[in-house]
Amino acid sequence: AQPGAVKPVAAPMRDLTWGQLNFLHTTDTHGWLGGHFQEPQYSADWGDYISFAHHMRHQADEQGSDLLLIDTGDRIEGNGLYDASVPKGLFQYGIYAEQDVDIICTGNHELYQPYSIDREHNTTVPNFKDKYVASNLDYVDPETGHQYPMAQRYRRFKTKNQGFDVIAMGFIFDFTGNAENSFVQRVEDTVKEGWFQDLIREKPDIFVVIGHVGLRMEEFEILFKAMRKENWHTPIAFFGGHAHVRDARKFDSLSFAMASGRYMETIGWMSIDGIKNKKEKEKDKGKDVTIEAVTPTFTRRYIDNNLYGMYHHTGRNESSFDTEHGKRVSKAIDRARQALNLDAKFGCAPQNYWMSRAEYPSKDNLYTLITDEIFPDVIVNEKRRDKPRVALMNTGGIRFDIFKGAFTRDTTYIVSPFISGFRYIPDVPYKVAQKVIDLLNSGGRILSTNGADVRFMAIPEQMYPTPSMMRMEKEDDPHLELRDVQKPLGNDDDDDDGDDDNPPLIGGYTTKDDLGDDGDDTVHKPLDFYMQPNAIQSEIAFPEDGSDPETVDVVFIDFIQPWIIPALQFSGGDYTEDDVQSYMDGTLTYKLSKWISENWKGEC
Ligand SMILES: O=c1ccn([C@@H]2O[C@H](COP(=O)(O)O)[C@@H](O)[C@H]2O)c(=O)[nH]1
Repeated sequence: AQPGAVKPVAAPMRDLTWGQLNFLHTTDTHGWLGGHFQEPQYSADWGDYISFAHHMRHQADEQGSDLLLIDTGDRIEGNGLYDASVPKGLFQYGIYAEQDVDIICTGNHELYQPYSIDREHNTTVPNFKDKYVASNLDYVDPETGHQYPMAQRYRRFKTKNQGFDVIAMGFIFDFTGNAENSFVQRVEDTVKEGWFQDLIREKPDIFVVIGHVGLRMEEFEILFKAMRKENWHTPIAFFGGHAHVRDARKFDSLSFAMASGRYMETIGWMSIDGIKNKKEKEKDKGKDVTIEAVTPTFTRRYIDNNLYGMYHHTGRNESSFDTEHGKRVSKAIDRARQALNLDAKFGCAPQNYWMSRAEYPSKDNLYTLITDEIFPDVIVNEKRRDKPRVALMNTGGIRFDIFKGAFTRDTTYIVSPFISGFRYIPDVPYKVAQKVIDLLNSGGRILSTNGADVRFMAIPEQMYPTPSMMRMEKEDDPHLELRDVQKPLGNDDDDDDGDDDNPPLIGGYTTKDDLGDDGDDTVHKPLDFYMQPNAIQSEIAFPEDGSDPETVDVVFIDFIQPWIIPALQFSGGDYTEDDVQSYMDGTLTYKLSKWISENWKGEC
C-alpha cells in the first residue's frame, strides 16, 4: 500500500474456490493505481496487486490449474495519477503495464479524447502486444484516414498448465461518444462479420469474451445468442465492466458473466471446473458419452482490494507477501504521486459529502453542495453577471464522494476528472427553460427515442439496474432508498466490540447477483443508497421578490449539450447548436478547486 494510506481492518472472510481455470479481473480502474488512501478496505495499490497475482499464479502452478488476468478497460481518467500530469498519463501507462495481464481491451474513457486514443494505440497496445484484443474497435490514422483494427480481433492460446485451448475476444459497448481517430463497430454488426462467424464455429475448450460492457446491457446478450446459435457446447466466460458495479449473470448452464466494480475497490475472481479438453472429450466419445455432457461449474468472488484480504487468500503475511517487483511498483507510484504533488492541500472539507449515500437534496449530499453553494459562486460571466440564469450539469460528471478532511490536488481529479467547461444559450424565455430539468430527469422516453438517452447523464451505477439495485424497499419513492445495495465502504462501524477473533462488520458492498448474495469476499454491513437525478440545476440571480424572470441564460456543462438542445426543443424553444456560445473560461474541475481553496480554509 502507499505511504499514508489507512491500514485495512479485519473482517469476516469468504474463501476463494479454485477450479481448473481461474481468473483475476480488474475493470474501470480509472487511474486509481495508488489505491484508496482514506478507505481501509480498498487501500492496496497496483504493486500489491502485482504481488498478489504472483502468489496466486504460483498457487495455480503448484496445483496444476491455470490463472489468467483480465482487464476490461477504463484504465484512465478519474485520479490525479492519470489526470494531474502534463501530458495526462505521464506515469500511469508505464505503471499499469507492470502487471502481466493476459487479456485486455478498451473502455470508453480511452476513447473520449484523440490524445488518449493515440496513447492506447502507440503505448498500451504495444505494451501488451498479443494480449490486447479489439474485436469491434479500429484506429483511424489522423494523417492518412487509414482505418485498421486497434489490435488483433481475437486471441487463441493454450493455457500453461492444463493446456486448455482458449479463444478470447475483446469488445466495447456500442459507444458513440468516441473521438474521430477511432471507430467503434456496433456489436450487432460485428457478429455478422466473416471472421466472427468463422471463429465461433471453432471448437476451443472455452471462449473467453471480455468487454467494456455492463452485464445488463444488450451487447453481451447479442454476443451470447450469436455464439450459441452456431456453437451449442463450448463454455463461455464473460468479463464485463463500464457500469461500476459488482455483478454476475448466468446466460445458460455453460456460460457465466461477471463484472468487478470500479476504482480498484474490487478484484474479481472467477473459477471454472469441469472444462474438458480435446483429449478428454475424445475419451468420453470412446465411452459413448456425448460431449453434451460437459457441464462446467462456475464460481465468483468480489475481492475487496486490501492487504488483509490478499494475505488471507494467499496464506501469507506482512513479512512474506511483498515481492520485489510489487515493492518496486508501489515505490514508483509513490514517486509519481510526489512528482505530481498530489497531496498538495487546497482546503479542508468540513464534513463528508456523498454522491448516493445521502438523499438529494440534503445537507450531506454532494450535488446539493454544488447546486446550493458552489454554482451560485462560480457560474458567472462578468458581462452578464446580473442576468438571471439556470446552471445545469449531469450527476455523472461527479465521480466520487468528498470525505471530511484534506481536499487535495488528487481529490480534485477524483471528484471531477473531466475537461468539460460551460456553455450557454442567452435569453431563453423562462417558460421554456424551466421545463428542461424535468425533461432531463423524468422525460427519459421522449429524449431517449430522439437519440439522447438520459441514463447516460447519471452515475454509471444507476444506468443498468442489477439484482442488488432491485432489492428495493420503497419502490414508489422518487428518491428511492435502496437497502443492502452495493456501496463503497464507510468507517461508520458502530458495532465495534474490539474483538479481533470475531471481527465486527464494516460497511461495504453487499452484492446480490444471479448466483445469490454470497459473492463478496468480505462480509459487510450494508450501506444505504439513494437514487440521484440525472441532472441538477441552480437558479442564480433570480428576482429577489420571488417572481419568475422573463428570460434566463441557460448555462450548462458542455458534456450535456446533446441533451440540452432537444430538451429545449421539446419545451417549445426553437434552438439549435448554432445558438450555443462559450459562457466562461475554465473547466468545472478548475472552478471546483478554486472554490474550495477560497471557501474551505480551515485546518485539517
Ligand atoms: O466527459 C464526460 C465523460 C463522462 N461523463 C459521465 O460518465 C459516464 C460514463 O462513465 P463510465 O466511467 O464510462 O461508466 C457518462 O455516462 C457520464 O455520465 C461525463 O459526465 N463527462
